[in-house]
Amino acid sequence: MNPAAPSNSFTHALYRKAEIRAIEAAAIADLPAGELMRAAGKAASELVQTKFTPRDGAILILAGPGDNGGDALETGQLLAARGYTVDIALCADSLLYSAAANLSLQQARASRATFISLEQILENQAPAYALVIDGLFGIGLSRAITADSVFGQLIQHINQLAEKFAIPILALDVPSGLDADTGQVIGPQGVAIEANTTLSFIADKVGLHTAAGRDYAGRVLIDSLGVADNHFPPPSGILSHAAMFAGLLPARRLDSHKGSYGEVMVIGGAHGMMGAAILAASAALYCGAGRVYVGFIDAAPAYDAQHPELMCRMAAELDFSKACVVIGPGLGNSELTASLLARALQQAPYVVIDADALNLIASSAPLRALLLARSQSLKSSIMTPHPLEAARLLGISTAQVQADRWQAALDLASQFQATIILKGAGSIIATSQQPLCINTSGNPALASGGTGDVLAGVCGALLAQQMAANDAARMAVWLHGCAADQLVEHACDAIGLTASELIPAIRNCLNQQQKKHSKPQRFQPLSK
Ligand SMILES: NC(=O)C1=CN([C@@H]2O[C@H](COP(=O)(O)OP(=O)(O)OC[C@H]3O[C@@H](n4cnc5c(N)ncnc54)[C@H](OP(=O)(O)O)[C@@H]3O)[C@@H](O)[C@H]2O)[C@@H](O)CC1
Ligand SMILES: Nc1ncnc2c1ncn2[C@@H]1O[C@H](COP(=O)(O)OP(=O)(O)O)[C@@H](O)[C@H]1O
Ligand SMILES: [K+]
Repeated sequence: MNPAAPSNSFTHALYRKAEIRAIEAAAIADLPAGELMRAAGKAASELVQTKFTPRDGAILILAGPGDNGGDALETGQLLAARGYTVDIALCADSLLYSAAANLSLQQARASRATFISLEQILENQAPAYALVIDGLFGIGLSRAITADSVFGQLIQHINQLAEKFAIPILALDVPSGLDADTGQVIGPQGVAIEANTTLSFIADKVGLHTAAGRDYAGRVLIDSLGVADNHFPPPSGILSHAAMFAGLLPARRLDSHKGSYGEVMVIGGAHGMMGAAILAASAALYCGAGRVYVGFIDAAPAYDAQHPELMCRMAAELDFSKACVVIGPGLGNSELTASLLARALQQAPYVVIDADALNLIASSAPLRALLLARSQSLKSSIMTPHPLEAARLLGISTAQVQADRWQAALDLASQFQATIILKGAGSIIATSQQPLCINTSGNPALASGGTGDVLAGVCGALLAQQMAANDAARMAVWLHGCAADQLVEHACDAIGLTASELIPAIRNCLNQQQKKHSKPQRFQPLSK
């Protein structure tokens, strides 16, 4: 479907349900009754008209028991008025409808739409629908839709039909069954609509972009329903996008040298895991760090044949006092590694804490204290946990982290006073002061060993080039994901991407980004 033109300036803003309710309440006070529902129906019906004509086939509309159902009925009556064949399954006790939803129901009943029963849908195995519109539940879903309930059976049936007959599903506001805050299907036995497109109302929602949210929501379009900008508070989160990174890495001055671009020291690569440190170090090199060392734990190779530029040393020999130290890739867990981490936390002006270094912090109060002391002395720290590492740091289970990734990222940022990258689908970048950021680039091709080491190296390179920690973390995750997207599109497809090939692709993305968004050169060549 074509994207709806963003209708206000909050295109990249993200809100939680409670914030959307507050915006809604403030907006309603200014508007005639039912105006928002009319606007929702108008936006949805116009979106349908950009993609389907009445001749493409019938449209099935699922209308649930709350105002999401009202939005669906409004959409249905507008489409019927424009000549579409519309079947409406009313899955609600209309006596419980709000006044606005009731009005939409009456108009739908008076329109040319046909009301059909749930049994008709469940029994009809091969419907010729061109589109299904999901208006069962929106942000008011308060408990699980279990697989064996009537709604659960309907949702599973629709998902199966859609897959079998390639019928697109347009979800109104939120795919029914998905929690708009967390991006998880509600309840352990819960089910949710698997939409191709979600047209979300008033503002974008956190849960459409992290955890399972992207799988269920498909493409997300936003319509503000005409709510005035002054009703929107500053967002508690934003979606990453290319323009955010414009100018963060200044164009290189002609009069510069390797010392101008910082020093990265990757500490890790214990016996059997040397590759992890080399991946992180190569990534730092390809992202512009002036000098890159690898400090190995057990034994240092003379050099790395593929990247002879890397300076291979024993970790204990390195002076951390002017470097950006990336500690963790292949680090292992021993007294030596704990003492190296303690030294890095005390001495290095910038640290990126990854992998085993995160586990060491999770199990050591003195190391936690050293990390906290860094924020008081204004030293930058980025932590890059995946959900299991995050769980260890917070003393909870991985399932609890994933149940509310947003909250977990916030808790980590406030407990450790560091910039957090909570990795995984829809990586979240959090600090305790600024809006959280959900990354929009990347794909499951990244789910292979070593890609996290690469990300740590990219963070290190950007920090070493003087970028603020929050900017460096956001941009590193963005570039890492863009590189994977470009490789999947142009080179290797979705399966078999390796961490090594990601590294030059990240360099390409970084340079493309710089070319596109950096200021024009001060001296343009003279034209002939
Ligand atoms: N208000 C406005 O101005 C605007 C609202 N808008 C639209 O309204 C949507 C929010 O509407 P909403 O608050 O009525 O909630 P909604 O998501 O339709 O569902 C609530 C109903 O579901 C029921 N229910 C819950 N869980 C259930 C379960 N597991 N199984 C079965 N039933 C369950 C619940 O019952 P209860 O929990 O009360 O027993 C209640 O009846 C929002 O997403 C947007 O689309 C837009 O038009 C913009 C203007
Ligand atoms: N499904 C996915 N979608 C987007 N990014 C993903 C997905 N799976 C993994 N990634 C990214 O790949 C990287 C994996 O890091 P990590 O789990 O630390 O792996 P490793 O320890 O093997 O390097 C992270 O940046 C993560 O966000
Ligand atoms: K819905």
